[in-house]
Amino acid sequence: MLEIRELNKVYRGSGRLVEAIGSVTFDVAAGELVCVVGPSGCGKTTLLRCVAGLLPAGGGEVRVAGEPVTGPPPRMAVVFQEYGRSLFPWMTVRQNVELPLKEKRLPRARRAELVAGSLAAVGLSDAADAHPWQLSGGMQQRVAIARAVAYEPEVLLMDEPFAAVDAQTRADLEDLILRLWRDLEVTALFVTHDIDEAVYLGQRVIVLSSSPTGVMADIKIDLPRDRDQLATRSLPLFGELRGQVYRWIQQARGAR
Ligand SMILES: Nc1ncnc2c1ncn2[C@@H]1O[C@H](COP(=O)(O)OP(=O)(O)OP(=O)(O)O)[C@@H](O)[C@H]1O
Repeated sequence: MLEIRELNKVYRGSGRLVEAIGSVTFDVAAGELVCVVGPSGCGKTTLLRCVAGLLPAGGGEVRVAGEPVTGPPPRMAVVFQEYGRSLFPWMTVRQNVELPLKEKRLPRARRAELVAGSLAAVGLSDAADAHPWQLSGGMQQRVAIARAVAYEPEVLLMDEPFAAVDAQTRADLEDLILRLWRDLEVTALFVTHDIDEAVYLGQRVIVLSSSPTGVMADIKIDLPRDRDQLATRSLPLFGELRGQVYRWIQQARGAR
């Protein structure tokens, strides 16, 4: 579903060149959930923005369902870290979730159905008429997730979506993502700096190196498909995998 081939990205500004991505190549199969980790500043956000068609690639190619990405691909949704900035404060929760559906020109009845379904899926049916600023951070991020889900994406990209919420909310949101991913059979690329989160969510974890940014390791997460915050995290294999990812990240940092 996602093909990233020798992707390169250089930022140019004020006479300075920053090579954010050297050369990154990997695939994500349809229906897979792949997590990307790597040292701070190694280009994870840049990679996601290139895949989302929000930034032009400098070199190489990104394909979604076989089509080269030249702008935001249809049937792709993105959830960013900064939920505070991704929701419109003057719109209600319902209006925020409905906005992309209006842009998709869906009929009113279908929009209402999708909005109600996605708000129910994230447990926010009662908050439909509230404004984002009346909600907690975790609830606002659930609105952002509902908006992505209502859009019925084939591909869901997430950039450190839980970095700004407390630990308990984070665990709840991780389980929400796993449930939605299974129910919707969506292909997901999830960027995080949290090793445990990457192992808990992913079917594969890709470790990026920095300077130059490339794929340092591509680790298969052979944990049972049904995950549980307590049971999965207590498995000896979970500990082994997080150790493995940790060592690769240390190596990636050393490669600077
Ligand atoms: N708009 C920009 N102009 C110039 N350089 C940029 C720009 N955006 C990012 N960079 C640089 O590109 C590199 C990669 O940044 P990016 O935000 O993609 O990394 P990251 O892995 O997501 O970082 P973090 O883990 O800290 O969120 C960094 O050196 C950063 O300073």
